[in-house]
Amino acid sequence: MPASPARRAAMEVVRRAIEQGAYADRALHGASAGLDARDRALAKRLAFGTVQRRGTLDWVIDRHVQRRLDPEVRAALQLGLYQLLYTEIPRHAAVAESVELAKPNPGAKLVNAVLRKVLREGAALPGDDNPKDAAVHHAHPEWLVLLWWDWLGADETRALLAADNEPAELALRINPLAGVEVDLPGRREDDALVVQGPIDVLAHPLYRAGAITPQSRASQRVARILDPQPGERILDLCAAPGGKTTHLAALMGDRGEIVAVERHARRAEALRVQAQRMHATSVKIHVADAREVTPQALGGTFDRVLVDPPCSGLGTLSSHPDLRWRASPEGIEQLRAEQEDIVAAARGALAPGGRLVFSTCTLSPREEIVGGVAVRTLPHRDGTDGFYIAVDG
Ligand SMILES: C[S@@+](CC[C@H](N)C(=O)[O-])C[C@H]1O[C@@H](n2cnc3c(N)ncnc32)[C@H](O)[C@@H]1O
Repeated sequence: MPASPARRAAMEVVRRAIEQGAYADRALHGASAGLDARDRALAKRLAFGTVQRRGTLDWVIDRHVQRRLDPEVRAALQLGLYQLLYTEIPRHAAVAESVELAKPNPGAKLVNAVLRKVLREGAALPGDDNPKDAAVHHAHPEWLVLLWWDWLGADETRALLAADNEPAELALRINPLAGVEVDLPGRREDDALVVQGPIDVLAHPLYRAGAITPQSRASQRVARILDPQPGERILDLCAAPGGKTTHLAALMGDRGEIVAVERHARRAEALRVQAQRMHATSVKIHVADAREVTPQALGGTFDRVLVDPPCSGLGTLSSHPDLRWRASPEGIEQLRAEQEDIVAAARGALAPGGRLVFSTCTLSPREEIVGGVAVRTLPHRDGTDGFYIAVDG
């Protein structure tokens, strides 16, 4: 019996993400073309879970196998172990399908032997009493656990690590500019609706009408903290795909001017499409490097400036399964340098007495480069993405 199409797709995603460093969501897009909705959902669950837990899965594999493994054998073992350790999928199917995935490689026998041994004896994972063990237990890189342990303390870190492995809540932002009533079931909080039950947001008529858009509750706090007023001139540096830009437009009743700067032309196009869908006609898109913008080039100074620069994204690990393995201390330093340059340009574009807000979707002290009044959200405490939002000055 060959492996099921969903598991073959999951295997392709796992291999592309782990061996080639591909983004899991993009790899899934290609691998799941042609699958029906149920199989696509299963492929996603298995692939994303396996990529997210790979540190723990490799720890288990290394305890059972001393020799080098061919990539397809390791991937089949990772997928099988993920199912055995973290899902309710019937054990027999998890083992048999993983063995099929490894074939015709002779290592398929090893996959069978290791999975059966773990089934009999369990995985004996370490606890989370110290950073090294916690990194294995909660499947995070050790450097990141050490960083959080020093910064937030042991208890907060353990709770955060656990929250990163739970599914993220689905929050929508309701857009009054669409003038359409939104009657979806869920919990309201300001403009946010935390949805109950499954919903295919991007295929929903309310999405097409621009009445809803997915945006985490933490992300929705940013535009409110900038507090734009109707008729003002607002500068949004690093704007695509426009979640916050279109929120600013909504808070201003689409009256005034929002100059939205984005460096990458393709992302700027996504921003244009989003602004149009969300009825935000006050948005003017400017393709440029935010580090180099000047008030002269942008028609004068601004009442308020939002800086939402590229960051390490460590507040969003539950919805980005591969991000924790992609991030690095060196990458954080590079991001910090770019953030500092963007903030300097932002300060130069702000009118006297204006308000500058800096936000990142990360939990990383080196990226908190603006002080002042600040809000930090934590996934385990607030049930939403981890964000840092600060008012400059
Ligand atoms: C964190 S995302 C912004 C998210 C956006 N504000 C939203 O709410 O949807 C950062 C964006 O900045 C863009 N970017 C990165 N470096 C930039 C630069 N130097 N100048 C302008 N845009 C930049 C990236 O392409 C990306 O679209």
